[in-house]
Amino acid sequence: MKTINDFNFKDKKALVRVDFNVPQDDQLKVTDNTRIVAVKPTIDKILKDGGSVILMAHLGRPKGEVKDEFSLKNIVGEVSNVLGQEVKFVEECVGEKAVQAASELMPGEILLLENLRFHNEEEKGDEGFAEQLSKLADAYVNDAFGTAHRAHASTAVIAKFFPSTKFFGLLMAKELQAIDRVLKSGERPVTAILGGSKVSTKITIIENILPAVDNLIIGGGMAFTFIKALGGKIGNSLVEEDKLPLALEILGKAKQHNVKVYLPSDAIIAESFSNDADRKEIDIYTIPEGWMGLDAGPKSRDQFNDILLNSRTILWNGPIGVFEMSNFAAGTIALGDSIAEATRQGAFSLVGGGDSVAFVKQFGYDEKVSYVSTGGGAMLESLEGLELPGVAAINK
Ligand SMILES: Nc1ncnc2c1ncn2[C@@H]1O[C@H](COP(=O)(O)OP(=O)(O)OP(=O)(O)O)[C@@H](O)[C@H]1O
Ligand SMILES: O=C(O)[C@H](O)COP(=O)(O)O
Repeated sequence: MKTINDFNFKDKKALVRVDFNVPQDDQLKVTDNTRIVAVKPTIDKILKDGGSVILMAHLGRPKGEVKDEFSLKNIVGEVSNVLGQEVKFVEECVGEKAVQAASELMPGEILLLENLRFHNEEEKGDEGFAEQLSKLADAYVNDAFGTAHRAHASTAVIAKFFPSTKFFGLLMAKELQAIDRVLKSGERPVTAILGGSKVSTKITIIENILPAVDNLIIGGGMAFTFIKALGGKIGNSLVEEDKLPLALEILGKAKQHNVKVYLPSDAIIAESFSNDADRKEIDIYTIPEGWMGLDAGPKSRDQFNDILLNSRTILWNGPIGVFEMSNFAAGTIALGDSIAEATRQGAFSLVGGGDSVAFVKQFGYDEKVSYVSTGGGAMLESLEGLELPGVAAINK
């Protein structure tokens, strides 16, 4: 594996792809800076060599449009705090302004480019866009493990413009080693817990990780597409209607693979998506119209606890309730307790994802699990055992 330790960056400009897709509050303040802290060793090494760093990243899913709430200028203050020096910001990632800002950068300085996803070309993996980005620097470093499963211009395409100066960052190397350990020596039974809200992008992953797991707990926003597919009434809960057939297909495939799937049996429901909304406990298959499931109920928590205490390897991505609102955090807290106890009893536990890590840190579980990964979807896709596009591009 070719890492930044194999190169001296003296007087070189390094274009470093990072995953700064961090959770923010209503005022856009960063609520968990784990993904920023995690790339500091890579940046420090380049600067210590006498090089300069140009950071490129995405934030949210602006879908090719310039939207203020997704601007990276909102997080540049936090990036400066974490890195311990001023980080310059340029409101473009390609074009004249970006070229000028990059060319003025001196050794020891750091520049953050505007959100790559303000350009459709990023997610399309456009070669011309990747080439424009590549012109900004002498070397390319990929330290964005959390985005390594996306075949985008800045992750999978740009590397070809740096045939002899493309490297893995130190975070990427560490994350890949952790995944490798699970793949090679993960003890069974293996239990994966999949929650969160990115139903459409993660539901397809479930199918692919079936060969690697014995138990699958599906919770959070992800569960309702399955409950509805099974004929349940889910009221106004989060659902992806077009994924209902796929949900049934996955349940069938799980049976073929001898994977036991556990869905929540009860839910805490609310009349609106608000902490102060009226709420009650209910059988998850009988949610009335106008109500939505925002947390796992007590029966589900107990059931998940039993499964986890009987697991030797635990992989977790996605909160099983809207933990950001205190009235809907109990299910995810109970899950955290169960994983912590299983770990104390000798299981290996791996937790990953932007919001999942924010939860784990906020409630103090980071010291009680075996490994905290900065990748959510990326961690899950790695478990399929295939090389992620962002990894393959450097290894080529
Ligand atoms: N029942 C639910 N309805 C709606 N949203 C939910 C529900 N349960 C959990 N969530 C939300 O899911 C969000 C996290 O989902 P997500 O899939 O993005 O996980 P993640 O850990 O950030 O992983 P990644 O890094 O891949 O994004 C949380 O902010 C939480 O509020
Ligand atoms: O948070 C993540 O999982 C990564 O930053 C990727 O984001 P995406 O799911 O919007 O591609």
